[in-house]
Amino acid sequence: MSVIEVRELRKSYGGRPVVDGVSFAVEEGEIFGILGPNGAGKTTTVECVEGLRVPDAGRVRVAGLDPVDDHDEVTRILGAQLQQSELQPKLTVREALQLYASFHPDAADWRPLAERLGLAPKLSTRFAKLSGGQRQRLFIALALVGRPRIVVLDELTTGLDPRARRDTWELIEDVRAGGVTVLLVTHFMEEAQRLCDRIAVIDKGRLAALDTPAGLIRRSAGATVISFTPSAPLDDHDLAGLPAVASVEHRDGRITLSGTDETVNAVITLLARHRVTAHQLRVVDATLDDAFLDLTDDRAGEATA
Ligand SMILES: Nc1ncnc2c1ncn2[C@@H]1O[C@H](COP(=O)(O)OP(=O)(O)OP(=O)(O)O)[C@@H](O)[C@H]1O
Repeated sequence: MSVIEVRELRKSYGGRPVVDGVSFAVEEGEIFGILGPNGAGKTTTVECVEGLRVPDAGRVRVAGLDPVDDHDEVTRILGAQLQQSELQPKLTVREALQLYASFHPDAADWRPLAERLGLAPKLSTRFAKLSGGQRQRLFIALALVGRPRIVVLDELTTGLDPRARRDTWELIEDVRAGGVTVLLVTHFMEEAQRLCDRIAVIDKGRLAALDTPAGLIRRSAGATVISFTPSAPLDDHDLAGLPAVASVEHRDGRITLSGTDETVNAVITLLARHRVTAHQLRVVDATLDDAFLDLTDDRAGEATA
């Protein structure tokens, strides 16, 4: 069942469309990623889901509710990561957790949450004295303390060191294992690949692709790169005619082909047929990074960020 539904969402600022007809549906219990270049419209999209922005057109539903008209109800079931400016500088970590827990009738015990996020030694520290990474972890704790049915995390691990990032990923996996649906905006491909069941790639306010991480990688032109130095020359015509081959390059006696798994098998068969040995044979799979660059149009979005 879809727990978040976004259909033909549109939002402009000063006449400039920044979300331009985006549609997707998030199923209950999945980790759904939103990926895109700077300024692509990701935050605007999730803020419409949270009811923080009013769409110009289109339909947004969260558990069947309208995030603007039914804002109070949506706030009860949806936990959102805060922006830094939204906390009082003098509030301690403990006070912030207690305060946010008090907003919810069925709040989680914030102590294990603080422990899990490495905040236990910082409970008496004022918000103003926290490092960027500590603030980030506090925002994640505050998003989760109300035991939400859905949690929206925008730039979940930005500013965290690699250990804290990995701990946070484990926490998010645990949260999902408890049945919570996670909507995750991220710039980190490793994070998206590791955590997300499906990813919507947004570019210039439009949906460029929606697929599983593996599906997005498969769409990448030349998803697999095969390179080797043949013991004897191979006919270029034979190479270019291999199944699913996207490109063939010769450099310094070395051949580099891009294609798919099917191409790898065909290269091996071709080599065997011609009794040619492949020296230093390397096969490298495309990553989500490659798929992202293929799917998003150059750096144009960045210029407007
Ligand atoms: N309140 C606003 N008024 C005018 N323009 C805005 C406003 N909020 C966002 N924008 C612009 O809308 C565009 C999309 O912004 P948005 O924050 O949704 O993108 P994003 O994909 O989340 O980007 P990033 O990855 O950099 O956070 C950007 O060009 C941004 O400058």
